[in-house]
Amino acid sequence: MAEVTVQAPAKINLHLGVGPVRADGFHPLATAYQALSLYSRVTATDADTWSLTCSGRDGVDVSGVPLDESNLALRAARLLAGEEPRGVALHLDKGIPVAGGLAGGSADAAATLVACNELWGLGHDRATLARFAAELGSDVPFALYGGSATGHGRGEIVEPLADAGHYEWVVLTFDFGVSTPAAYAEFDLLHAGAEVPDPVIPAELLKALAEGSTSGLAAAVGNDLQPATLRLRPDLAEPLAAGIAASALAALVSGSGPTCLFLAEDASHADRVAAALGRFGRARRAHGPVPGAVIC
Ligand SMILES: C[C@@](CO)(OP(=O)(O)O)[C@H](O)COP(=O)(O)OP(=O)(O)OC[C@H]1O[C@@H](n2ccc(N)nc2=O)[C@H](O)[C@@H]1O
Ligand SMILES: Nc1ncnc2c1ncn2[C@@H]1O[C@H](COP(=O)(O)OP(=O)(O)O)[C@@H](O)[C@H]1O
Repeated sequence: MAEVTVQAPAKINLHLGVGPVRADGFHPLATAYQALSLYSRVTATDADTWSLTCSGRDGVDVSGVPLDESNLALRAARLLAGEEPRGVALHLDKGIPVAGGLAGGSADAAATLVACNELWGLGHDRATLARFAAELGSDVPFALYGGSATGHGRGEIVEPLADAGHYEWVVLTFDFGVSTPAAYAEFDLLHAGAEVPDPVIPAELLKALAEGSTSGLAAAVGNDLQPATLRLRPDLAEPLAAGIAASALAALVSGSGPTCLFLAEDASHADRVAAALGRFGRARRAHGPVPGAVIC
């Protein structure tokens, strides 16, 4: 096969429980992930050398995406190639806002693993690809699986979750990013000298997903990193409050932020909430859960 295109979804953390920093600098997580209908598409084309290009669609600004060897997609392809003398031309078409706490780089990496596995006829199964994914970043494995899932360890230990629901979200993005390490460092500062309990996923959240209950989910979402992100970006408090004032069922920061998430009853309710938020940034509608990385 000379060319393979794979799409991988954005992730949100329905609940992000964060524990005390480990000796390796990572934080133990107990999180419930959900894949949303914003996608990165990666096209891998047979080539003798290595190259990378990138575009954005649906208003995604890709000027902050590195095109050198630090790019997670290129790193994913090189990791999969190992010592073999291979090459590939990668094109990333990003529909996931960059540096927003939506794991767009992780989606690029997961899509690249699936695309190169196919292009090169390697025949790795998903569990093997997930081991490569975990080497690339804590939330890369989830982008392979998609759906709704738990994440433990530093986020890389992923178990699919029963989810009977279909949820409509408003995803509010901004023209600034928040660095993930900076948000975790702020979390450490906020908890300096205090005992940080081991993180757990609330039982109510798992019950709400199993029942497909939107109101149950609204009552159970949460993000232990949110106070840290709000210290870095106090201006996020206003759109979060505005979403609730505009009747969103729940409002929270996505992962390390700055993207804010608003849960709606249905698509038309989501449209109304989105209309009230447009003055703060770009409000997109998305739904979840959706599948992980798939060949297009
Ligand atoms: C916060 C979360 C929540 O899902 O997502 P984003 O908001 O970035 O999308 C993730 O934990 C982000 O995962 P990811 O972006 O893959 O992080 P990595 O590349 O593995 O790590 C980047 C840095 O984040 C910090 N880090 C990451 C994961 C973790 N469990 N503890 C940490 O302290 C470390 O400082 C690490 O050096
Ligand atoms: N494919 C990629 N490879 C490497 N870095 C990327 C890639 N896409 C985005 N980035 C960079 O990684 C950082 C995190 O971006 P991203 O993964 O989109 O968000 P987040 O970690 O907040 O969920 C940003 O600095 C961004 O420029």
